[in-house]
Amino acid sequence: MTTTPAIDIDRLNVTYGDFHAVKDLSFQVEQGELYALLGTNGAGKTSTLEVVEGHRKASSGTVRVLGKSPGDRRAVRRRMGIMLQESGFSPDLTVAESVRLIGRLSGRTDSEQRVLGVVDLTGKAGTRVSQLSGGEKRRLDFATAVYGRPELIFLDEPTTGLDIQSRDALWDAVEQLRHDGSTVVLTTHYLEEAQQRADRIGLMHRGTFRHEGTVAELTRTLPAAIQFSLPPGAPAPLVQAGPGPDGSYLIETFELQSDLKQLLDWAHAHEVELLGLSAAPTRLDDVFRAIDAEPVPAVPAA
Ligand SMILES: Nc1ncnc2c1ncn2[C@@H]1O[C@H](COP(=O)(O)OP(=O)(O)OP(=O)(O)O)[C@@H](O)[C@H]1O
Repeated sequence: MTTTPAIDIDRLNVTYGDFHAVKDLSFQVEQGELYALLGTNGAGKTSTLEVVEGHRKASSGTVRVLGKSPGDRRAVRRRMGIMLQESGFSPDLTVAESVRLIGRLSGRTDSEQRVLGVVDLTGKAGTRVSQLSGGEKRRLDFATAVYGRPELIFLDEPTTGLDIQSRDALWDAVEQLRHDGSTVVLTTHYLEEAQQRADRIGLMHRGTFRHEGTVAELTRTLPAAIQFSLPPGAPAPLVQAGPGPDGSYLIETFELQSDLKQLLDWAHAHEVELLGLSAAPTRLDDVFRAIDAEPVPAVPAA
């Protein structure tokens, strides 16, 4: 039996005047997934998510959210929890009043005490929003995603400004929501969080996907690196590259484990100490840097 995807996007285009911000973008987020929509600045993530969340009309293309049109607000709004970069709660409201407001606006039901507990603001229930610290405000923003355990949750830069304890607590709460069946769409510039948490990643650049897949699939697009130096008088190792200007060797490889073993076997057989040896698997940061290094396409002459 096939299930309806939580999000189904087919050839989405978003234009602002004659600027093409999102270009023929197609992807699906399956129910229960944690999908990270990542990208360079100005890639079109926000524009895409605004359409999915029902805040913006697509210029063309088809978008289905929980099997419905995102414009069908009555059908989908109640089922989505959206944590924006800033929720804009009124500074004069207390934390408890703000949480009640989330309930009224979302149409979902929940226990105020439970939500305050999950976002660790029980002790601040009577405090005005204007008197919260930056991290506490962010935790209150998170209440919009937690309240009523929505089926589909959008987290936009959720951990910005949070200390390590609050970040861990937020991710524990997200895991609990996923355990209860929620689908999560994450945007973040903290790549290590996406690397750690996401089932799949869509990596946008200039309005379209450069890569889509699991972390392993994305990092497999680039070689891993082994680096070392040799003591004076050591024999030349059996590697493709010679020493660089600083005398160290760099091996770029798609076969990290077997090439590392070969190098260690060689060093052992020749009783050579590999100085400053490091073997680093490819990280998402490297995939991002490779995209940013791409040349800017030439603009055709008018
Ligand atoms: N209302 C608008 N009018 C004109 N151009 C816009 C508008 N909103 C966004 N853009 C442009 O569209 C492009 C995509 O913007 P968008 O905010 O979707 O990118 P993003 O991937 O979310 O970027 P960031 O990571 O920097 O937040 C950018 O070049 C931006 O300047």
